[in-house]
Amino acid sequence: MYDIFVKTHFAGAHHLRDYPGDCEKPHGHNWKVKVTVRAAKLDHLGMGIDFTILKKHVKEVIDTIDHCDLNEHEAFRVLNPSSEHIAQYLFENLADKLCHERYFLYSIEVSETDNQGLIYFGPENN
Ligand SMILES: Nc1nc2c(c(=O)[nH]1)N=C([C@H](O)[C@H](O)COP(=O)(O)OP(=O)(O)OP(=O)(O)O)CN2
Ligand SMILES: [Zn+2]
Repeated sequence: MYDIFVKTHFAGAHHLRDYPGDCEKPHGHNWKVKVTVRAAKLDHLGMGIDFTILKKHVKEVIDTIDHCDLNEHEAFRVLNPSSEHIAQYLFENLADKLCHERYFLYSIEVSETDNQGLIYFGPENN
């Protein structure tokens, strides 16, 4: 089993609706993102998934939220743009692109800083 990952980041503004504190006010983060694909086998090159292909898919989805006011993004008009919901959005938009007989999307890690973040493994019945 191979867990193959790429790391990236994006910048954005957000505010957490109904949050009992300062995070209800508009502010920004440079979120860090780690995308992990799990492969059971390798191809003839010895790769589970080529980093180049993985980075291309990740960039396509990250670009949809980079330098945005996340509260204005259609995905977060109702849903609060917490790091958890951002991870969920990324997972939902990457899962099909990263579904292959040799590998599948395993997890998305989203961190606001080096010291706080979360890892999303997809819906419970996945
Ligand atoms: N589980 C989550 N908790 C919090 C989230 C989140 O997405 N998931 N987000 C926030 C806010 O975005 C906030 O920006 C971060 O809060 P906080 O750590 O309190 O920010 P500070 O920079 O003020 O923290 P200090 O470490 O005290 O400087 C909140 N929680
Ligand atoms: Zn925040």
